[in-house]
Amino acid sequence: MKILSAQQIRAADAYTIEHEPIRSVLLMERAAAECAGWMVHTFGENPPPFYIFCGMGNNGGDGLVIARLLKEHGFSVQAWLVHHSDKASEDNLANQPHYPELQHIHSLTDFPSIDAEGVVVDAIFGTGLSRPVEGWTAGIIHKINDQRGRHTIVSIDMPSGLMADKPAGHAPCIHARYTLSFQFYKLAFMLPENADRAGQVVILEIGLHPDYITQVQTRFHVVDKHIVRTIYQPRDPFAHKGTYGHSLIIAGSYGKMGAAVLSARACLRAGAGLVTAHIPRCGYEIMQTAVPEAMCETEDTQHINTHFHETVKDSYATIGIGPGIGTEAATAKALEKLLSQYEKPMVLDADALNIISTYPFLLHKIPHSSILTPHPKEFERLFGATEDQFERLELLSSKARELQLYILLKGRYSAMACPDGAVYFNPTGNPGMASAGSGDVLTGILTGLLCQGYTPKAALLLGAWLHGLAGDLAADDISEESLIAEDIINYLGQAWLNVRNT
Ligand SMILES: NC(=O)C1=CN([C@@H]2O[C@H](COP(=O)(O)OP(=O)(O)OC[C@H]3O[C@@H](n4cnc5c(N)ncnc54)[C@H](O)[C@@H]3O)[C@@H](O)[C@H]2O)[C@@H](O)CC1
Ligand SMILES: [K+]
Repeated sequence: MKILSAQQIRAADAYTIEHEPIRSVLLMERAAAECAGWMVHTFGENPPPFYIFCGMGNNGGDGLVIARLLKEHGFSVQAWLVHHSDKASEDNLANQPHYPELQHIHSLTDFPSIDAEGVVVDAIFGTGLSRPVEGWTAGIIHKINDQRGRHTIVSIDMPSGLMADKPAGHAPCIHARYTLSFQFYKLAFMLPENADRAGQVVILEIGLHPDYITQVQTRFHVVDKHIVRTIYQPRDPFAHKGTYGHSLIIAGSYGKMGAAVLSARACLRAGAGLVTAHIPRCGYEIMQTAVPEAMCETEDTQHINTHFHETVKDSYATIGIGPGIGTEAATAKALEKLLSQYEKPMVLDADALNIISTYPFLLHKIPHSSILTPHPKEFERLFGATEDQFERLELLSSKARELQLYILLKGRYSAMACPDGAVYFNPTGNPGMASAGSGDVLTGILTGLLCQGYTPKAALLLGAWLHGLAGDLAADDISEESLIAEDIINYLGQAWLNVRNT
């Protein structure tokens, strides 16, 4: 799914109005009807009172229509117009007479006391917000936020105060429980700094014109079922274990053999034909017992220090390196040697990235189209700190282009930057996965997908999706709290079935 900028969203609205064709006031009616429908579905059993705050633009217009529709549905509704500017938009103005009980807020002192516990609908600003909210309107936003302990806050299209594709910093902003966003995710929702502002994002289809959506060019995308289904390749009925490649997992050190076990097992469960685990001697029995399907190569020491042989380049379809290897000087030398021998796309994670941040010249030795999977701290060590998360996204994208690598920056919505400048966000996954070893599992999955012939881009998008989905399926069964990395592997099979049957 494409992520459109605020300007492209306006163009999509205008294109729809002209080519469907539909009057803009009716497009507003359609968008608001989707919101009201969601509210009836979500709160309809025993509906609480609704308090709807409308701005002067079209977001406020949506709020006015929602107020009318919920009232017609028999809900208890009160609505206020927040006069943050002198002029209302045309469609806002057109809807005001249809809601005669509308109350007015001209200053902070007009803020009403809302007694009974209910739902606060925030329809003050949407994608039209062009600068941070100031003055008494900012005060209204703070007052609404003060209610969030007692009321459920639902934002329409955007939490008011957030700008679709600009940093909001510490500007006043609604902290919503739900954001009902029209047709597209907004870039701002993808950034961790806004996670507690947008809350749970629900995308509502409002029938914007498909021709516009098909032809519009965007750099940012959210991975969805359609993308994943297009990537998925069914197995060949005549396959043998050689068909799906042989991968090398280089992982583990004394005290960190779990990382190697998790990566090797995930690599197998992702579908690799053969897996060899290259590990220190101390992990031999552990690996052979925990993952009997994997072959083992061992080091004599308690960490990786082999000077990989030339043959490595012909022996393996791909390599995953990093989990638990530590950052010993000898391990760094081994990595350098490996990077100068191996020429195909590979996966680098964890300590492999930490070594590279100590020896940055190694960045330029990584085979093109390889996949790097840093978490935010590793990313900062590799590429430096940034002022805000929009700037970090730009840095991520420019590094992927410059180095011709795929870089996955881990987060709630992991950002995956491609060598052509595109950035994809992965929506699957949950906070239960923020625990030891889940990154090692991701390394194994990505290596397993590369190994069986998926292109690096396909492996990245599908791998991140499967990893998060397996975590979601596991959390549904055993809770986010008790989820451990091994569960992600155990539910990978169900995630595969889900992708196949979509
Ligand atoms: N255009 C369309 O056809 C549709 C638009 N829709 C709604 O329209 C919204 C966009 O509407 P608008 O473009 O009218 O913009 P908004 O309603 O988001 O807000 C713009 C209003 O706020 C003012 N404003 C901007 N920044 C401000 C600031 N910092 N402080 C005080 N005032 C400020 C503007 O002058 C204008 O009055 C979407 O988010 C969505 O909710 C939906 O109804 C779907 C259809
Ligand atoms: K809003």
